[in-house]
Amino acid sequence: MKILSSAQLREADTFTISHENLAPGALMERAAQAFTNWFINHCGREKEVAIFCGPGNNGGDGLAVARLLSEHNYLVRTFIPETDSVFSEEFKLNLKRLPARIPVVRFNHTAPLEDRHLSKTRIIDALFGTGLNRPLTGLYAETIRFLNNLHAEIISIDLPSGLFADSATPEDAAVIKASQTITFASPKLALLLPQNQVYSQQMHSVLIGLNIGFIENLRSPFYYVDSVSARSRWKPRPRFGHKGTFGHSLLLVGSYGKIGAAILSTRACLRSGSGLVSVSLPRAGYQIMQTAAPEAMVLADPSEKIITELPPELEKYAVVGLGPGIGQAAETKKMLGNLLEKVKVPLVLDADALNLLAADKSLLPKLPPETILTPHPKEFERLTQPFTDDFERLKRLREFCQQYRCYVVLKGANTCIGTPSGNHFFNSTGNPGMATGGSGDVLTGIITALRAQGYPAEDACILGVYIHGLAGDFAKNEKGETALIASDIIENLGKAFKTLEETA
Ligand SMILES: NC(=O)C1=CN([C@@H]2O[C@H](COP(=O)(O)OP(=O)(O)OC[C@H]3O[C@@H](n4cnc5c(N)ncnc54)[C@H](OP(=O)(O)O)[C@@H]3O)[C@@H](O)[C@H]2O)[C@@H](O)CC1
Ligand SMILES: [K+]
Repeated sequence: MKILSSAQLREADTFTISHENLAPGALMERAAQAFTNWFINHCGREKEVAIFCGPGNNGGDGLAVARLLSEHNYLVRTFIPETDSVFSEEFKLNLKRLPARIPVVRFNHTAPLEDRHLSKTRIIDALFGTGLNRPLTGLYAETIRFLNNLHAEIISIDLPSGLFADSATPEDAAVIKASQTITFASPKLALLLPQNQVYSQQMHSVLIGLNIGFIENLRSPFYYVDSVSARSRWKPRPRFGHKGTFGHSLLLVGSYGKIGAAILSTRACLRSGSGLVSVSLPRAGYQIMQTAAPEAMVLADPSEKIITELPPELEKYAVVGLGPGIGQAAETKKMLGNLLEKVKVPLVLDADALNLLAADKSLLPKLPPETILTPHPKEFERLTQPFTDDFERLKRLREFCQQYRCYVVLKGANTCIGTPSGNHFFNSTGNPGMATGGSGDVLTGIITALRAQGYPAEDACILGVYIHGLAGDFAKNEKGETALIASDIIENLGKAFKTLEETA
């Protein structure tokens, strides 16, 4: 799904209205209906609903939602800050349509908002959406601070008010802290960036019937990977396939004390469909690996504790995955340099392989084209340089991928995949329970396996990250977020792949 900017969404709104010859307010009605449907499915009637409406079309949505929720027997009140703002036409239209039974509370500096019951209500934030064009001040900023201080449940329409959709919001700006944002037509870029998580704990995107053909022709470097886009990249296994068809992965993983990382990536690679898996690891891990992953073939490095050498016949493998648990010893770095000189097959680099690259950036230009790197934000910062905000980080990601013709899987909530073409793909699956040791090792195993099966680098990254998150979500259903460990993700890979297989 394409991620559109505020300006593009406005264009799509305008086109849809004129192309479908929609009556004034008709598109807003669809948006309000989509929000209301979500609300009815998720929020009971036990609490009163207080809807705060700003002067523009976001406020218009709020008024339409008030009417629709009231029709569904919710107890609703609306609140309108009185300033010198000019109300939009559709705001006025929906104010006129508001049934008399719904109270309208107008407030300003002389008649301030002093409602003690508000903290017990469910608040819908319809103050500002994609039309915000400067930080909020005065009564609007005060209202937002007042609402945040209530610590009530806040559900934002389209965007948390005060948050800029496509650029960095100043740190001290007044922005609603929503528990949920129901966003229209396309997830907004700002909602996918870690720095804004404090403003919206969760985001849900709903369709409002904008013209599909028009959106297809809009250009955007940002995409959101939902179940539909993940499935479109999925390839069923051919009926007459054999283990040679699905590729032979080589993993260079582990060091003394970190053989666990090697086991996790190996088991994930096996569970993700690689036809054969060979693992090269320090001698200390040989027996452990044979026992923990009997399906894998094991090659022992001459060194007891670290990886020092490349196994022979690199060309017989479909892909090489390197990094989990390898440490940063000088001999291991030498092996990495050797690998970059010799390897002719796709590479997946993670963890200490990335730290070794960061410590000697002269290795970066030697990365074979289409190498996949899977850093977490700190590792990526070491590979590039510190960033002031997430928008700058996205810019760096694009530049890095283009400069080194590589794919970077920047891990985190809504993991972002950068590609040499300049596109970015944000993932939709996963949960905070997955922020646990070994989770990244599992991802390396999955992506390596997909590469072994012939998936192009872009598909391997996108599907790998999606499947990893989906398995993590299944694991969360079983274990909850707190107790979730990386092995639980591996245990649920079967279920995650099955979901794709059955619905593709
Ligand atoms: N278009 C459609 O058909 C559909 C649109 N939809 C909905 O509309 C939303 C976008 O609506 P919108 O464009 O009216 O923008 P919105 O966010 O309500 O604010 C604009 C108002 O705020 C003002 N303003 C801006 N910044 C300000 C500030 N810092 N401090 C004070 N004022 C400020 C600005 O006036 P200005 O002062 O700049 O002249 C203007 O009055 C979108 O998020 C979605 O919810 C859906 O219903 C689908 C159909
Ligand atoms: K809003």
